[in-house]
Amino acid sequence: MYELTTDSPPLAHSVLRLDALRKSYNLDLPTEVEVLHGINFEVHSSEFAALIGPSGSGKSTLLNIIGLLDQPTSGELYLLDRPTRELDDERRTALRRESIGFVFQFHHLIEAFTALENILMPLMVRHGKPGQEQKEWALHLLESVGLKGSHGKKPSELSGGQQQRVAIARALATRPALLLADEPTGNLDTQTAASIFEMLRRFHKDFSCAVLIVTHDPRLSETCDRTITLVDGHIIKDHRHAQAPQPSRVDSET
Ligand SMILES: Nc1ncnc2c1ncn2[C@@H]1O[C@H](COP(=O)(O)OP(=O)(O)OP(=O)(O)O)[C@@H](O)[C@H]1O
Repeated sequence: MYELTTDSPPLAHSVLRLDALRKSYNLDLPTEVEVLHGINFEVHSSEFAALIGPSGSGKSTLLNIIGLLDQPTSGELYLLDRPTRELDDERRTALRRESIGFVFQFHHLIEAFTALENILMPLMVRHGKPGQEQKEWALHLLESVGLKGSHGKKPSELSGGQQQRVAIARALATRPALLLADEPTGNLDTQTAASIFEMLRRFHKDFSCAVLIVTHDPRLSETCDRTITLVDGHIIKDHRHAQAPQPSRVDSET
């Protein structure tokens, strides 16, 4: 039986490190257009961070690179201290599946699957047909997102907020070290958005996973421990809020 433990959380460690990361697009122009201009930052397991910035500043491009869905043009991305640029497709996919959970603005649940089957999906991709232990884990996650009893419901039978809860449970099914969320509340009303944020924070604590959330909502980003601001492909501000957990002894050695 899987169990969540919150006692004695491990010391914070580096989950993500970006080193001089650049991204250009070749738009059939004589020259490439660079949209990320040398991005450097590090995120530790103890951090619940927001990535903000105006439309077109490069947030989604950056999140796709961090999520190993896209490649930088130059620079390096370290995931759990492992450099990722030289990985072949197979290893890149394996690392993504084992280390990263994604939550998107539109939940991308599979309509033909029940809530439980959607949560089991990432486990099935990795391990094949789910066993009893995995089903119990998925049920536990479903209960943790406040949807006990909804295991047999299809996405269309759930509200927008409930669908997003299922998407969060699915993202956490593999216990990722890093949870990436791209406008996870962009499609929700203010109250539901706040409750989804609270839920993400609770899981951040329970799972000791680093969280990086792209949001346009300043009220929500202010509730994060840290806000990284991207403008025109540059990080112009990287602010740890007063209440934020300070980098641990391990962090300061790196
Ligand atoms: N596949 C692509 N090909 C060419 N240019 C692209 C591509 N994807 C993004 N861009 C450009 O890169 C820049 C950054 O786009 P991106 O979508 O990352 O911004 P964003 O901050 O996420 O915007 P929004 O908040 O509106 O989603 C924009 O100028 C965009 O036009």
